[in-house]
Amino acid sequence: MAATLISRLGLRYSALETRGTLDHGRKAMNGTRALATQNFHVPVVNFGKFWNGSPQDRLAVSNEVVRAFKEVGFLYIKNHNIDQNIIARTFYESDEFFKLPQEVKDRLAWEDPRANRGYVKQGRERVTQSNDPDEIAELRRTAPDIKESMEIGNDSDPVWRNHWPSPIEAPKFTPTMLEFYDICHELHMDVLRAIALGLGFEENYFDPLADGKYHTMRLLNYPPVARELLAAEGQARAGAHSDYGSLTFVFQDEVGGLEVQNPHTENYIPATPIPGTIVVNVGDLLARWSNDLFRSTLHRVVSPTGTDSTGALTPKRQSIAYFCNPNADTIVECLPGCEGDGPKYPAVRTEDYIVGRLDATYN
Ligand SMILES: O=C(O)CCC(=O)C(=O)O
Ligand SMILES: [Fe+2]
Repeated sequence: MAATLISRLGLRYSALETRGTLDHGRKAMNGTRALATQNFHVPVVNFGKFWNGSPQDRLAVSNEVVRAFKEVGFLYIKNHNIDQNIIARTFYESDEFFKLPQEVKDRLAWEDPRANRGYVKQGRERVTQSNDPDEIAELRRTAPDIKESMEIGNDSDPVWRNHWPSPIEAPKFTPTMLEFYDICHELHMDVLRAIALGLGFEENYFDPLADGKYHTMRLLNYPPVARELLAAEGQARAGAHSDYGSLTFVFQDEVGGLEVQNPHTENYIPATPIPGTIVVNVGDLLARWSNDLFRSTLHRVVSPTGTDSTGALTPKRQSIAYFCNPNADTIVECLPGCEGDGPKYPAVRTEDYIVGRLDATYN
């Protein structure tokens, strides 16, 4: 199964780039650009040799990671070292949570961008590239994201508390999520180490800048929805957006629907679920840190196109998006060696940047 999917991903994706919307017209291309266009795909990076390979092997993996982030902004990580049973258990507990009565979930509601914790009911968030409050409000009204989510932050934060359901309502939810939160934090440290090596830094360059668990784990539930509704202009399970932080880990079930924009054509290609892998993408803050050497690529969640794509309703879809960040206090400014023609962005403190983006999205 996995092998079939991987070999399918090895196909030239240009043939699959059929889902771009009208406003995403194909642009003229030539030479290297045509090459970049035709070969644009989300690569699978085998992280196995990063864990226990020779220094040369580790550098080779690191170079692959850096190359993928420069060219695509997305990769699938294979041999990520996270136990599949733990992932399955976390998905199970997430599903159980979303099955709780609406009034129980509403009691845990997300309230404040500085906290960024709690339950976000359908229609509350509309992810978009816009930062115009009126435009976002209008999008939320006319084409809301068709999803609900639960945001979980560092449980040891001295100020902000997570919004946990009671152990009677959801007996295993809290310990399961806490375990997964920490596991993903460790993976983030390791991918940052690969980035450091791939950029020619000392391996632990980012460690003191990102060891504070300033991350948000988002459980996502996309309910079944009429395909006709999803086909409407501008409507999606999650609208086109980039993420805000350093890296995002996307764990997805088998349903599919996540799509990644090819920046050369502005068309979208599917990030088809590959069993045993995690989708990893660069967020705006890491792109900014690298002075846009890395891409923070637009993506969205649309109607799945797999085998079960004929019914009037799409199947429900579950995913977990783990949004990683540098430490709240880390000042993000052009990394050494990434200057090019000069830094494009002023320095920014991580928490100020993230809270500013969340504030524009929700309020
Ligand atoms: O559900 C997914 O596959 C991706 C979700 C996503 O991109 C997000 O929440 O930022
Ligand atoms: Fe995203």
